[in-house]
Amino acid sequence: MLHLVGLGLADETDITVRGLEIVKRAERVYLEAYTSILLVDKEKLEAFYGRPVIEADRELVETGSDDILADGDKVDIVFLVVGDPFGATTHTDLVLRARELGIETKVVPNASIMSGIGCTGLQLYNFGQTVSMVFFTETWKPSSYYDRVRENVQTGLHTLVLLDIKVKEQSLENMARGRRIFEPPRYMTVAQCAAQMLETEEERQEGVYGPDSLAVGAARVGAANQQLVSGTLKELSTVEMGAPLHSLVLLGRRTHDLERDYIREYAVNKETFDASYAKGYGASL
Ligand SMILES: C[S@@+](CC[C@H](N)C(=O)[O-])C[C@H]1O[C@@H](n2cnc3c(N)ncnc32)[C@H](O)[C@@H]1O
Repeated sequence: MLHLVGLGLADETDITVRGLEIVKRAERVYLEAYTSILLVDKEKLEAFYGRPVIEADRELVETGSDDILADGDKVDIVFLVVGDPFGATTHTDLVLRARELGIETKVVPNASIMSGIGCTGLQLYNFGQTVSMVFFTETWKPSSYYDRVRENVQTGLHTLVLLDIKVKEQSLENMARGRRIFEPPRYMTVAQCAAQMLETEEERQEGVYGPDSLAVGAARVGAANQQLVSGTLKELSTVEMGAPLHSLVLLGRRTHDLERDYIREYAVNKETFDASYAKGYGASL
């Protein structure tokens, strides 16, 4: 059987009791290591589980899934996913492949960034579509996320922006020369995301949001050193929030008073927060 087990958001102890029992008795345990990261090393997981864990990069999952699923009709295989197995990145392709091979599948859910973001004080009911922000390059600045942000803004809803993670990336030169040398991993910060959002607005000039629009930065959600910061996009574009992972929420205009009070507590600057808020946010909109 293939078990997709969610690991939650912070460290090795966030796995559920049910998930841990399955991990302990499974034949092989894989850790999905390219769409999110746990805030602790793989070695810590292995020590806590008392058994080895095989890291599964994108290549292995997308092109070598038959290796992962080998003998899955006879033995238990675990595929660990940081967060929830179906939160943001779904692993439906692996489940479908297992079904094709006649392998039964089960899922052990856990907290996802899609639910953990409630720690900001923003109500999950008031979120619209989630979007992803990728690292811009000199020549590639994709802005398809902007159209979905517009739809959320038009209905007054918050937008959760998930930020790019680059692991096992190769430089063009190394790729051209067929060298398997990887760049150090990169994780987008709240500041980089806010700056790129403003760059897109400059480019598109459609007034979906602007430098005075309010947003919330969330770093290391669920961990002991979780950090939350609210402020204008301009303020957040220079904020320093430390180690990964980071997410950003663009505040919807139809904000409840309780949401306002909660996020104002951790504003970079309460005066600029109040001034921006007064310009166009509130429950009556
Ligand atoms: C593909 S999504 C996460 C999918 C994961 N399966 C889940 O359910 O949470 C990865 C992105 O979510 C955000 N994220 C995940 N965990 C986070 C955390 N603990 N704190 C802040 N952001 C986080 C980051 O923007 C990260 O790049």
